[in-house]
Amino acid sequence: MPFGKYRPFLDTNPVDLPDRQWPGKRITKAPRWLSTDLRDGNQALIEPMDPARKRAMFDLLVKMGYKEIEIGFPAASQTDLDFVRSLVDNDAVPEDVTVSVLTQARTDLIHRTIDTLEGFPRATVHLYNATAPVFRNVVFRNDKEATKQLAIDGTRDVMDYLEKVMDDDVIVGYQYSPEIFVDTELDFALEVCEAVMDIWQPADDREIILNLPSTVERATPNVYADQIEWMSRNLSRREHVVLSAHNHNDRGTGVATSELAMLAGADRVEGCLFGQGERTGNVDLVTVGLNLYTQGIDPQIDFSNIDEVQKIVEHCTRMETPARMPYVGDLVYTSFSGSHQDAIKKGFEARRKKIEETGDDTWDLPYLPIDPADLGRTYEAVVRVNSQSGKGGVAYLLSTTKNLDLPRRLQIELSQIVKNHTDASGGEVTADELWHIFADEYLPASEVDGLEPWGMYALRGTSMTTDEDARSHLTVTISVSGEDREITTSGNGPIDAFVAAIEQLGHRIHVLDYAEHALSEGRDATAAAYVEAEIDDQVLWGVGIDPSTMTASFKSIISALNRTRR
Ligand SMILES: CC(=O)SCCNC(=O)CCNC(=O)[C@H](O)C(C)(C)COP(=O)(O)OP(=O)(O)OC[C@H]1O[C@@H](n2cnc3c(N)ncnc32)[C@H](O)[C@@H]1OP(=O)(O)O
Ligand SMILES: CC(C)C(=O)C(=O)O
Ligand SMILES: [Mg+2]
Repeated sequence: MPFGKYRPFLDTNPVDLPDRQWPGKRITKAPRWLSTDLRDGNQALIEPMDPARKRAMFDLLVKMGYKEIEIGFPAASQTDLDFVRSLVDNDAVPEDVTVSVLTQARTDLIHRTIDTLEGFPRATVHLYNATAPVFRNVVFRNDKEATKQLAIDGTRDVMDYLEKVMDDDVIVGYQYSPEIFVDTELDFALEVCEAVMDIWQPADDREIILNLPSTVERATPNVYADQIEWMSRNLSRREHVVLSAHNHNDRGTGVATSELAMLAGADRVEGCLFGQGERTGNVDLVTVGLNLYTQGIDPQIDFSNIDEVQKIVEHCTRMETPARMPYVGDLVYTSFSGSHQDAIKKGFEARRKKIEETGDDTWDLPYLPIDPADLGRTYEAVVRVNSQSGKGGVAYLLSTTKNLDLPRRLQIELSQIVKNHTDASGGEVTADELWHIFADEYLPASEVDGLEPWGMYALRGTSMTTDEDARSHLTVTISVSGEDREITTSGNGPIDAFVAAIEQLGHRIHVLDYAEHALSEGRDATAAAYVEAEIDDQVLWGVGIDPSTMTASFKSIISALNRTRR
């Protein structure tokens, strides 16, 4: 690996800012957002969006609440131009949405671009030229002066042509981007931006957007933050400047870079949904927005149906969303590992209790930085079971899908049984499969979804009376290897009487623990009973489910008894 051919970024692009202020700052409000899905995102797709897909993307962005949307590079192609015009022709742009169009600093392209804006309520002309040394030397073969002049001339072209052709009823703003700002000498980037402002003359009601792109991300996020703070401090007319961050994600730190930029003074963030864009993408607006949300800050964007957003974006871009994509990936609210599941289960219980007792719904759940329900996700996928899972996950699934509230030691016993399955199969156990494993193990006589009934013993019928001394007198019919036996016993209570019946079958049995609860409410309620018993020197659990609590408890003892012989 010939790492020696690379240079540390700071060797060539030092930032002199020893008294930087951004590390001590906090983000307290959402920035202005610009979605560039239809431009930067679209230009990086294997198959660029067709008009219908572009329209679906535009409508989605509007619905989510984005107020600034870059809709294309209309001078680049007839498709882009037609789409821009179709938005006007179909009255698709709400009054409070500003569309933005990108152009190079070339007179013919600027004119063609501005011509497309007729009829929009609000628009921004976005002009860029490359200012970084490698572009000056290799691509444009321009010196600094000529590079600056290109930006000046382009800005003047925009103003002159707007003056000439644009109706007063279109509110047109201006955005300038020095391309690969991060690679450009800071004092030169400042010089070009100042020269552009000298032409545009920002003032009250005449802002200028200065967009400083990390076109290619090449350093740690703190370096970009220093660059932004340096620009923010040194720009003149700062109160009329909207300082905008445009971050790509080459080092995988686009989100962090945008966030630190906000600390450092950026007023506005450009990016794409789920980080579409050239190479590793533009910064992901969903992650940046929801990161704010989880700090109690209103992102001003509606993420409440994240699955719908994902579906539309996937349709438009023909790109898949990775399963671990923050906030939206299939697995991002899922825990497989035992200790995580245990903590989440306890967390949900504690949360329910806290809300019931105090009404306080502050989110504080282990391993879940956000409530999936806020994004329209259900809790169903929060816990999934595989060989890494423990009792917590198994118990959570049975509780959420079947209302079964298993006692702790039963959870431990069942979890070992499930582990035997997952170790053998190597894969995940779905909630349905888990129910089958549970039912096959503990409810042998039940008619659960085609499971083969098994077990030497089965409860056929019971009849019980209680005398004036509160003693229970029980007549019970138990099938033993297919043959019914009627036994009559008595005890201090129904369970005691039933244990005595089991002893008549020749077993030693001692009940160690017992629990029961209703599975449902109302007249047709069902009960679940759990018994831990020592039977013929084995200690194990049994489970019974029945509309009658008493029968459920008898069935639980039969379940444990059968399990001793399996
Ligand atoms: C970082 C970004 O995302 S920037 C946006 C990039 N997106 C796109 O380029 C998509 C759309 N672009 C296009 O379709 C085409 O590039 C067009 C239609 C705009 C221009 O096409 P062409 O006229 O054929 O030029 P081409 O694409 O080869 O561009 C290179 C020329 O433009 C010049 N150029 C490049 N950028 C700029 C700029 N911002 N301002 C002025 N001139 C520029 C180059 O110096 C080069 O000039 P040269 O031919 O004299 O050497
Ligand atoms: C056109 C500019 C803003 C751009 O997309 C970039 O530099 O990444
Ligand atoms: Mg870009």
